[in-house]
Amino acid sequence: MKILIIGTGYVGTTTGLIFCEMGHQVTGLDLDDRKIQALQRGELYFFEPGLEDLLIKHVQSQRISFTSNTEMAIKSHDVIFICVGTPQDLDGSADLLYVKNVAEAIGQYMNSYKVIVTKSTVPVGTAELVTNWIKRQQPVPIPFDVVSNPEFLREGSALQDALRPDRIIIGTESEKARTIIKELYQNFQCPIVETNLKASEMIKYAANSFLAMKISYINELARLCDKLGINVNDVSTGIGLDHRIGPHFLQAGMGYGGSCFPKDVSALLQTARQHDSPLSILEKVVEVNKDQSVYFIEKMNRAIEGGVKHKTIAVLGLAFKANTDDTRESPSLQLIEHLLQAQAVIRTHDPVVNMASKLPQFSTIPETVSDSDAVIICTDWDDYKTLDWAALKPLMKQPIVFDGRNMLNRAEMETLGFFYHGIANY
Ligand SMILES: NC(=O)C1=CN([C@@H]2O[C@H](COP(=O)(O)OP(=O)(O)OC[C@H]3O[C@@H](n4cnc5c(N)ncnc54)[C@H](O)[C@@H]3O)[C@@H](O)[C@H]2O)C=CC1
Ligand SMILES: O=C(O)[C@H]1O[C@H](OP(=O)(O)OP(=O)(O)OC[C@H]2O[C@@H](n3ccc(=O)[nH]c3=O)[C@H](O)[C@@H]2O)[C@H](O)[C@@H](O)[C@@H]1O
Repeated sequence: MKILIIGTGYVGTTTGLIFCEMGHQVTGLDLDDRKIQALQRGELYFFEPGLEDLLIKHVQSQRISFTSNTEMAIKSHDVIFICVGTPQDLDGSADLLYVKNVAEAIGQYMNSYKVIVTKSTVPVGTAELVTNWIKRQQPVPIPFDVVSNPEFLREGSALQDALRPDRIIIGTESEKARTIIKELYQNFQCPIVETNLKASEMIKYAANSFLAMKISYINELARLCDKLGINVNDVSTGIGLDHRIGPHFLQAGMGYGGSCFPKDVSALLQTARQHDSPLSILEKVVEVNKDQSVYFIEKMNRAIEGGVKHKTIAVLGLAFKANTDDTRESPSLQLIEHLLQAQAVIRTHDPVVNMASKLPQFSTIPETVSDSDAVIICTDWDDYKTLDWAALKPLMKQPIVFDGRNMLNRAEMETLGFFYHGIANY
């Protein structure tokens, strides 16, 4: 089947390449010509492990091609996946401008029956809006169907997540469109949940919000464990082995970040408010997440004599988590903001992200930690698990390490003479 993917970001590019793997012919459309040219050369313009190899393979075999010609692309494909961004609007809801632009372009240029699939994360009721936006632009009525097919991949493991999803959600009111989309996914080995449009749209927000809730729960519990001298990692293991709870998303840390959890929780809360049906648990999830960096700064102020003011702090990690170059809503950047407000001096490092134009950034870890009063690990990059701390210690002004990801072994660090502060990591 010939598939058009509109929006070639993390989701669009991954989705397109996965469909190539399943034997389909794919075109990627984006407004950004530089992205299109790079992808057409087989160059991934963002960092995502394993994806570039697949891109090269399918560009060479001509199973995938890229274009910025919207009209041609829409006219020549019958199945269209919308994968554009849905960032947070000023009031906390999802900004649907990019989705609206795409829907209007589809309405304007479509010349035959199309199945329009929304893969972008969009609030309940968006399918209806998309339908109206398309209809309003059609010069003459041409039939089409809308499907909601949310994406659950994670950055950093996008390929594996998209190749082997836990489930596929297909929400539509049209049996014809359902059959077409089910056929696209026929080689996937996972349950397919068939729903109507609104339930499908809700499933995506409910899933992300539930995972965010797990993280805020363990983070708040970690604060209590810290006071009681309990290792929160043991608690995560102990409760996670209960299959009703599950081991995932119970890693205490600096709070969740990224381009999705913060904006999606916020958008669901907006939907709840609009319908006068508050989600009070989620309100708390957001509050706990915001407080986590404050809790961390307070920890630092207590542990460093005289507090962080005028102290040099080496920050290891800028990405919102390991294996991505994405810094959107990164807990690391939030912490840096707090530190700068408190007049600390910052030195930063990240193996992939380059922010040297905005922050003092060093390419090696020894350079970064030199003359620092404390080091703080903010991103769970593997590189930071295996550092030679014995060699780094003489470079530092004070041997103080804050471990925002509970990656290090307290006993080993203390044996080396460090003052170690994790998140209830005993
Ligand atoms: N990043 C992630 O891990 C995941 C994201 N999502 C959702 O998927 C959607 C896309 O997310 P990302 O891939 O991260 O976004 P992104 O921001 O990386 O990419 C979006 C792309 O759409 C393009 N675009 C915007 N308007 C366009 C138009 N009119 N025509 C053609 N191209 C256009 C942009 O140039 C950009 O390249 C969002 O709704 C997000 O919430 C869902 C699951 C995972
Ligand atoms: O809708 C989306 O865009 C995606 O959002 C998340 O994926 P992602 O944001 O890429 O990354 P996660 O691995 O979920 O991590 C999100 C944040 O939570 C933090 N986290 C995660 C797990 C954990 O146990 N503790 C914890 O603090 C991470 O460090 C990171 O800051 C979801 O996991 C995906 O299923 C979803 O498709």
